[in-house]
Amino acid sequence: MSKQPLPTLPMWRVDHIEPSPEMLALRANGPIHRVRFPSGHEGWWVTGYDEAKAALSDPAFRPAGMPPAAFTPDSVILGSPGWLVSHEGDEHARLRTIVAPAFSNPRVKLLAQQVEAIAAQLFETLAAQPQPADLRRHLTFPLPAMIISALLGVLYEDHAFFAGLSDEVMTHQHESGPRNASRLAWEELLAYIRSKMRDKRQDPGDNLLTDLLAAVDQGKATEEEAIGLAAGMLVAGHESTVAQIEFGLLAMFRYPQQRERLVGDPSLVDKAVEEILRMYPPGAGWDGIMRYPRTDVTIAGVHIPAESKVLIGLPATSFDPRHFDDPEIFDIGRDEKPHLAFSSGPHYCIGVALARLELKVVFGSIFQRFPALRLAVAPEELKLRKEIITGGFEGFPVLW
Ligand code: HEM
Repeated sequence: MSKQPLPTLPMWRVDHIEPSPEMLALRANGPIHRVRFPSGHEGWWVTGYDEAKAALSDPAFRPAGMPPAAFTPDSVILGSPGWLVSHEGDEHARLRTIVAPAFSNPRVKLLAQQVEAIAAQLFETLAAQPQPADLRRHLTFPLPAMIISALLGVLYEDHAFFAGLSDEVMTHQHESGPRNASRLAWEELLAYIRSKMRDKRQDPGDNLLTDLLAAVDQGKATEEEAIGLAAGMLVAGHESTVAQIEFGLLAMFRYPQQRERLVGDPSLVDKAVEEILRMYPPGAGWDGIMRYPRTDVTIAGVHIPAESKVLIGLPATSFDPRHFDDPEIFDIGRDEKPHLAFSSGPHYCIGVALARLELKVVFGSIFQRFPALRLAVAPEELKLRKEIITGGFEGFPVLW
């Protein structure tokens, strides 16, 4: 009897952002599936909401940056000392506590005016451009990059330098190709942060690099950990949000009735942002976050041996009808139920308040400022950044 070939990841979204029909069909078959990963390894893919949430909080699983010796993570950042997903337990808590205050709800609330002012300034610069203009260049990239640069205490003017390195670091590495370019980029980013952190001895100020320097001086982190933590923040702090703004805008262009609803009732913005995160999370060819059980575990009755690859399918869980009603419908007024776009458990996204703030500022004001905002090309002409884990587009030409 011939064996059925295993479903293979990635399951690319269609029309850039819409859920893959293969993924939807497989998900409908149950909450966990045996699959083949892009690395060629076999393992499991968890697509059920409850099952994914439970696994994310289960200490039996090691995080994405702590693979067993047989595997290599999908990007060079995973596994680097200091990057939070490379640590677990007390060590993870120790490092996370150093940076958590800067991203807490009250601290992020204080940034609201600054984010609004930066967005307003970027809108005016865009308005002064000849049409069509590239929204990536004028808004989606600079907004998150300016904010994270200010928080860290590095100059936004350095972004041309660190953006290229960050792209290289976030390139899919499915254990197949050479990693040298990614590794070198990560080393260069670490060297950049090291020199900026040194500058803070002379010119401290109120920023994360100064906090990290203090943590090193107080023995709470090694210098290597502090540098890894800061470099990771720089990468994580803008890559996902840039892509999320672009994917959300494309969704709004594709569903004009939803856009009109938002324009007609701006109080819907909070729900709209959650719906964008649920249905169109960042990621190109990205099917979830990896976990590695240290012991044998059972998920939905399926036995999984220790040291296997288990991909927690965050995007797929958004289509679980046991959790969301009519999950395949994009509805910005949907009764909010928590989604897993920011993960769950100890590695829950630390930048969640900041990301939400940036998304709310953009989606709460862009269609008011540019009522006729539209793509200047057919959507299929947009070039998806397929090789970058977080996705987004090469450019986002618009008219207004
Ligand atoms: C729409 C934007 C964003 C999305 C969808 C997102 C998503 C995620 C997800 C899914 C994880 C979990 C990784 C895992 O469990 O293995 C995560 C972790 C993380 N995110 Fe975000 N993120 C976003 C924005 C940000 C921002 C603005 C920052 C700012 C610094 C940030 C910093 C981090 C960090 C440091 C972690 C690791 C936390 C830990 O391991 O304790 N993210 N993010």
